[in-house]
Amino acid sequence: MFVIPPIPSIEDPALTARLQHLIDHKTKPLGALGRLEVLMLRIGQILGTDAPALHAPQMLVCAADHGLAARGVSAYPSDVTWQMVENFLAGGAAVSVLARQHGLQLTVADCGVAREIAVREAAPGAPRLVSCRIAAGTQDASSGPAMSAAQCRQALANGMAIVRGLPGNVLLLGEMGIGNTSVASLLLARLADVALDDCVGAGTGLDAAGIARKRAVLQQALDANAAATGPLAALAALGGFEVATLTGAVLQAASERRVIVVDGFITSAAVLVAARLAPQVLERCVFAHRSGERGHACMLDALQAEPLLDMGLRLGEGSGAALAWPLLDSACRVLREMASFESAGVAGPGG
Ligand SMILES: O=C(O)c1ccc[n+]([C@@H]2O[C@H](COP(=O)([O-])O)[C@@H](O)[C@H]2O)c1
Ligand SMILES: Cc1cc2nc[nH]c2cc1C
Repeated sequence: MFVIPPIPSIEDPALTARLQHLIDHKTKPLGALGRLEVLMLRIGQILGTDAPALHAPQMLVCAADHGLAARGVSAYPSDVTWQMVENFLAGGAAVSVLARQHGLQLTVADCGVAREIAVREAAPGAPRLVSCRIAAGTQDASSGPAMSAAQCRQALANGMAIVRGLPGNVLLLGEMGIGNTSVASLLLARLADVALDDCVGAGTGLDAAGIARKRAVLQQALDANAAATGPLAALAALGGFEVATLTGAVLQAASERRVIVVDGFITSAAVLVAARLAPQVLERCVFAHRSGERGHACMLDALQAEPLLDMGLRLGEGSGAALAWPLLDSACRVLREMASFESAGVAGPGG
């Protein structure tokens, strides 16, 4: 059953001072590694060490379908969800390529894809499928709750269980689900009190008329679920099975002191829900990029997050998280391996 796990704060003034001292005494002008220095400090704080090393990085891609998709809120049909899951597993999707390139173990979770995906044997290191289906897609949120409270709790518990079974100390988040930019927009509007107009965008590629129709459907969803104001109620009423599973994964990863690498608009929505349940999770998140999807900039503001990259990505899948991964790896290596002025015999500031 779902219970919010205890999440330790990263607060440790002695460690923070030690990390800052190490960073400031590396052989470089003070602050010259810019935001990489911020990342070095944060990863050290999350892992609780002044010699951080990331090991066995896990890419978790949660997939599900959405009743709302039947209302024409996406440029693509729901069938693309299961077809892309097959593509992830076959190694041909963007996230498959990037995970392979960077040695990220790819786990794809069927959290409620409309067409059941067959679980099959995977060679060691190859993408693997975990089946934690709640149902064959959610209900249409424009006419009532997307899922029941029990389904929502089960999806949260599933996300926690998946992470408990994964090795390593860093979790990268990804997702797949036709219609799920609508879910993210609804959660942003409800939980961060952002005007719906600022939350709704093109998703997979709607034109202006399509976006206007999507906005009208999403307003109906907010009206049909007006009483769902708390984070768990909003997640059940407006959410998706993949978003709820990711929310559980975030809570569990934070409780285990893992570094959490957040991808785009939809994974950020899962973090938003998790942060409303347990604000300390944000200390353990690194935001990979600012998505090109309208709404993500507001989402990042609501989370007070500064992402690493801004490349106009709007794919999802965890592709942005995978692209940002080398920066995290570099931050750790620089902290561990770069010489200090003293060790290298280089003159410090002022001689
Ligand atoms: O992560 C993002 O920022 C992002 C922005 C736009 C689209 N997506 C992906 O596109 C799908 C959702 O788009 P849509 O138009 O069907 O709501 C879903 O599979 C997401 O992975 C993802
Ligand atoms: C082809 C395609 C690939 C995706 N990957 C994530 N969301 C997606 C949506 C579409 C439509």
